[in-house]
Amino acid sequence: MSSLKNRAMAILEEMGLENWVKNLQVMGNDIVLDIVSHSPAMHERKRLEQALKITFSEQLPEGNLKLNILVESQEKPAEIKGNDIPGVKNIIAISSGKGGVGKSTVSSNIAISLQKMGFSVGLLDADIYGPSMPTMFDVEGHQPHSVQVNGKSMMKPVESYGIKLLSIGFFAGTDQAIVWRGPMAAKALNQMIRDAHWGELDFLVVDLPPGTGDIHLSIVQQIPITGAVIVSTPQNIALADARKGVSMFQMEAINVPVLGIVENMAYFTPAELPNNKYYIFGQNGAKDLAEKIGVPFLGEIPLVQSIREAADVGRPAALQDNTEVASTYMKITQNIVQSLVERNNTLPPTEAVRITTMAGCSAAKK
Ligand SMILES: Nc1ncnc2c1ncn2[C@@H]1O[C@H](COP(=O)(O)OP(=O)(O)OP(=O)(O)O)[C@@H](O)[C@H]1O
Repeated sequence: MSSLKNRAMAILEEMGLENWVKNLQVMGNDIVLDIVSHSPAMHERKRLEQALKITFSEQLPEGNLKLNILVESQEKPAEIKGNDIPGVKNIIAISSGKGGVGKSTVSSNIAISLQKMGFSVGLLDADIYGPSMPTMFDVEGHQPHSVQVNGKSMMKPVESYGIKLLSIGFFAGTDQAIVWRGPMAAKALNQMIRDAHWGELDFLVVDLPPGTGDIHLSIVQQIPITGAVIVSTPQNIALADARKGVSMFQMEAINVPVLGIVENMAYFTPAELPNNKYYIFGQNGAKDLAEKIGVPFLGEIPLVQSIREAADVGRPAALQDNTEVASTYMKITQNIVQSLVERNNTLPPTEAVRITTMAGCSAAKK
């Protein structure tokens, strides 16, 4: 190191700035110094510049200081995300801004479609306002048993149609209005996630409560979500809330990839007029929103009586074989998997290939 450089460094050390130096070069008499300002405020940068110029001209008058003050990029707020759940590979959260748009129906049918593709699937009903999975999976009144795992007592999810299920409804009753505050709900959910013996799961589908308030934030922060799906009807009032839902996941402190938007109740076709489509809640609303805000459009589900009936009798419509409804859910689920693989940059390439192959999607672009 040239002596000029040594002396320059000694000055910086004396000033307590050595850790902020990004680059120090001496060329002839030129001392090139790139230094980071700890504050982006202009007056702070000016103060640092002045202090350096005065000190260098006094202590190193033969040197010609060429100063470049860098502003440290604002530190991102720390992402608040729960720890991984051992054995659970991917967690897909299904959310809607507005209530009653069919989020739980979509969740149950996506879980079934994933299972039909050959994946091992769990479904967590986190809808604290109206847990509907016990009804939709015909397991009302069931209670998870306790199992011993490595000397610890854990909840064993209830199984129905090959899906492992846990619902707040198993503990509080489905007909009971549950008015929980955020921290309480988040704590109960956390227990259902952490104290449950889910075993090995390719996918855990989480049916979130509708909305984007504090309660949702605390829930979303508890669960290490891989990607989020937003369900909306094409109606303006639902779309405005769906947009808020997308923004919630894209917040810096949450930062969960939005896998896309599903349009539910897109249109109605009466059985006696199979070629007619009636756009009861408006046309293409969710599709247009997806395009506008740059998130994938995952597909549309029409308003079909058998979907409602299937949900009510506890046998999700996607379980039917060779029906248009089942293939609609299958196509949407494939699009979700494809989007997940494309957006999840922490997914190892082998896993990306495995899940796209199993889902029957086109090859993973990884
Ligand atoms: N595509 C569809 N065709 C016909 N009925 C549907 C469809 N999707 C959902 N439904 C029915 O609409 C009602 C509301 O659906 P669901 O409970 O899934 O909505 P949600 O958004 O989860 O509601 P919540 O706000 O209570 O969580 C249910 O009766 C359901 O069976």
